[in-house]
Amino acid sequence: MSFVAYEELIKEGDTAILSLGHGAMVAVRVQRGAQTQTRHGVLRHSVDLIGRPFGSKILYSTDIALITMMLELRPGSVVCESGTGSGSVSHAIIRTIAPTGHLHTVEFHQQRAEKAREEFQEHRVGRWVTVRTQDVCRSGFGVSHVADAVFLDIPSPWEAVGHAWDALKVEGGRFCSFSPCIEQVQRTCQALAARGFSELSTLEVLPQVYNVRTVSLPLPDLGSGTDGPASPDTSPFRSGTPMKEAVGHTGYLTFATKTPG
Ligand SMILES: C[S@@+](CC[C@H](N)C(=O)[O-])C[C@H]1O[C@@H](n2cnc3c(N)ncnc32)[C@H](O)[C@@H]1O
Repeated sequence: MSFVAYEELIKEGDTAILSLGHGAMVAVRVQRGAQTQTRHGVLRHSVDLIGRPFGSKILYSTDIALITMMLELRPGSVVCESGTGSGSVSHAIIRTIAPTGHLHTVEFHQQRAEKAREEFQEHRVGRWVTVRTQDVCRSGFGVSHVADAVFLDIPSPWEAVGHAWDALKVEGGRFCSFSPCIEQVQRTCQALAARGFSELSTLEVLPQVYNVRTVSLPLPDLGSGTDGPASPDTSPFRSGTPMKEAVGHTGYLTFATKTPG
């Protein structure tokens, strides 16, 4: 990495700045196989950093868990996704819908799409995924009326809402869009309502970490009602207290339903 040249993708040997929240930044030297512990969880350099564009936000497993649950994904589901990015969400979707489902994922950045294709083959999940290199807002997902669910992680999801509707099965399906800013959420919700989607809801995952310790406290003397001294019992017990640090915002997840009609 040259500090006087710009590069788009993070590679081994680079120095990456992790922004972990307000006033919390840390520089890491990226190494294949290495891990960095953060208060949000572990970052695996090979999976979470290498091959991603500088400036990427890392989607945490809590968001992915909510996405797969709220999209009602299961083995056999057909899903349309854009953008593919690093393929991190794609891998989670594929693991959920295999062995009988399929993912159609759209990425307009040629190199990123190629890299994702390569990695899907390398990770032996290629048969469950089709990668298309096109602009989802202009050209859609390349399939019509086949999807049980659509997932969008692009800067202007409202421009792809019509294509999401067309990609979903005639009998309906679920929609999710991941956006870091509330203004994006508002525009997406307006487009969803205008297109006829229902059950709109926006959720944000903010995990609360608890500090669990074994503590011993003397029992208060509340008066035993019997003669003799109160018991000096100090039996240890497990205590859980919320950590003071708030876990940072990753994004808003907007869900909606296409109902037949
Ligand atoms: C935030 S990243 C997606 C991250 C992805 N969910 C992951 O797991 O890595 C956004 C991606 O969408 C792609 N993208 C943005 N607008 C697009 C569009 N209109 N059509 C297709 N891809 C688009 C970008 O090139 C970028 O790779």
